[in-house]
Amino acid sequence: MKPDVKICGLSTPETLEAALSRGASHVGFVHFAKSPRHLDVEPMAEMVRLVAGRAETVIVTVDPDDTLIARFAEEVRPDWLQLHGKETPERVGEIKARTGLKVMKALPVAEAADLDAVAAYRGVADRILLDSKRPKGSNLPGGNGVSFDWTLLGALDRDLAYMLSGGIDAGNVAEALRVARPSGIDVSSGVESAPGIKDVGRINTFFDELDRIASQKGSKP
Ligand SMILES: O=C(O)c1ccccc1N[C@@H]1O[C@H](COP(=O)(O)O)[C@@H](O)[C@H]1O
Repeated sequence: MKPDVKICGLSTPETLEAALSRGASHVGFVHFAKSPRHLDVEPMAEMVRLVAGRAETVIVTVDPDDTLIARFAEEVRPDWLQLHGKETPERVGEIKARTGLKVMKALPVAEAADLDAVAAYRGVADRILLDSKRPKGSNLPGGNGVSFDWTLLGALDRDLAYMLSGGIDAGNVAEALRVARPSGIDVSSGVESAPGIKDVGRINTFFDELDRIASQKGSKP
């Protein structure tokens, strides 16, 4: 089945349009002050308006308080909140109940034991996103452009429909899909020319590679 493709950390109408025109299923906007991709609530609402239903919209946020989640729900009205902090399963359930929005919970993975956390969030979060752990020295919990050992994911229940992120780009997406078999992939740094600067050329190259992978699959008997 064709994987979902989320292009995350978009901040300009031009790059948003590139992602949408190439068929991104999800587009993401980051609200985290330390991020080079940070968007405040109002510009984020404008980006969501520009999407106009052509893809699912996702706000990426880190340990948001109730005031912030209310602003997201009322002023931005995305389809999803992506929680990239230390939100517990209880907090995920509470945020879902308060906003009525779908929630994608990001879990950091570096070793097999990190996958134990999946069980607690499965059935609470609408989707689980498996991402790399924050590298030493980084002040970002995501968007660091580093990948992890995807072979670890072979231990997951094959029925778990998760998104994979962390350092995916046009050069390794075929390998990511082959090894990890996620139901969706999430890309940010891999389509940038510099941290926080999305690049239309790289977005196109990434989707060209996905088209190439799909055509190879289609040609197999
Ligand atoms: O992109 C950010 O700056 C960011 C900040 C805070 C939390 C998450 C963030 N990004 C998310 O991290 C993953 C992986 O990104 P990458 O492809 O390795 O750059 C993705 O979901 C981003 O949206």
